Amino acid sequence: METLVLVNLFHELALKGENRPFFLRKAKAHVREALKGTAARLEAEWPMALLFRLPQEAWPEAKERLKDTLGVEGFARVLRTPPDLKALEAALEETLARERFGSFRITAKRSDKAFPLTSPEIERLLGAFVKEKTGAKVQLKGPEREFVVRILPQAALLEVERHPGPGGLPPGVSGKVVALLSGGIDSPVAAYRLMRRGAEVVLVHFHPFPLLSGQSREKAKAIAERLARFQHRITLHLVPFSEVQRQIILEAPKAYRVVLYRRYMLRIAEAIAKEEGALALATGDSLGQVASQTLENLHVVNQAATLPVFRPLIGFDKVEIKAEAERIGTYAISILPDEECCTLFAPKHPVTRAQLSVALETESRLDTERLIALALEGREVVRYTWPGQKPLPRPQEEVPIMGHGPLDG
Ligand SMILES: Nc1ncnc2c1ncn2[C@@H]1O[C@H](COP(=O)(O)OP(=O)(O)OP(=O)(O)O)[C@@H](O)[C@H]1O
Repeated sequence: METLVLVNLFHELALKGENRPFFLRKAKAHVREALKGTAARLEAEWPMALLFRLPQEAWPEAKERLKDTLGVEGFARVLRTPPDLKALEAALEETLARERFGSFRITAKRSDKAFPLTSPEIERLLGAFVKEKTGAKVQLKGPEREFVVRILPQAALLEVERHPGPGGLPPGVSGKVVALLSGGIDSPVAAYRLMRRGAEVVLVHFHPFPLLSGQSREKAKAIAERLARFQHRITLHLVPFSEVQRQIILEAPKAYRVVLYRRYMLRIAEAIAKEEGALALATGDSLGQVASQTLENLHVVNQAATLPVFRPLIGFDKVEIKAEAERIGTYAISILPDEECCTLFAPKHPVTRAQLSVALETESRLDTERLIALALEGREVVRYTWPGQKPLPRPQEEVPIMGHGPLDG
């Protein structure tokens, strides 16, 4: 048995003016790649949608993947019938046998303007049919069940199981950004937010090994592997930070340690950004969340970078960030215990109104260039690709390809 899956692209992709073909091509390639190994075959294609055919047993896996595929507005398992009402009623009846609901609506979308009935007429007729078969009431706003019917030139599609996608833009259409990845909850969400806007994200993690254990490196790797799901290929730079910390601990006023750590992190990340051809940096800061994230401290930290520093979570609170981390699957990894470089040597009373002059005066006693070079030399670079699963079996029989007519949203 086979399943047909209709994938609708994110509405914003339709608004890209002259770049529209480029954005759509990228989004479609990303969807196709996400389904690699599920034996999915492209059956038909429209400007804003793709129709795939896949073996029924591959549907649960395909569903999980499409839920995480950037650029996808939503997707549905669909039944294909000839484009007439009787055939649609038969398909509906088959679906109704497996369902119970108290209210419903039919939404008809007609891209074949030659079809003899208008969308409201189709909705009324099919609505009456479902009402008679189930006794459920029609409810246009907030029904328990919505049936979407699409009338195409040579076929009709009935959506039987619809799921939202993450929306967003496909990876790489907005250029490259280097994101600073700690072992915490926030920075993976910040990286994801940028991916969702089409940035190709390169990750950089600073670890205290060999001064402390390598736990934070393992966490960063696990998070990177999870984030690869959204971007399909991701690079993680694991940078030794203990020598920088040692020098800062020796030279800086205690209260300034964390601000100075952050300034060096930005400098090293910026050197990596130059290598990678990235035009911005990103962190998981949220204004006022902890002492190092006061406006004054962020200001002093920022002065160490020449590239723009994006902070996509600046206006988010912890509850919102945690919810998103759970949704993207990084939360469970982030809460594992580790020995994070900054917390262990952090002072009890960090400065909350840092002054740039103090930071600069301390740094004048440090060999910044050497520290950066040392960190870069000692780094390990890991790459993850996704999906990496073993291919699922291919379907046996061939089904003819549908016509390529327009498909209206
Ligand atoms: N060891 C590290 N490696 C890379 N980036 C780091 C590291 N520590 C902190 N950062 C960056 O600095 C930001 C602020 O870190 P901080 O620990 O102050 O805040 P946080 O709110 O706990 O963030 P997170 O939950 O991401 O750790 C992080 O979001 C991250 O982008």
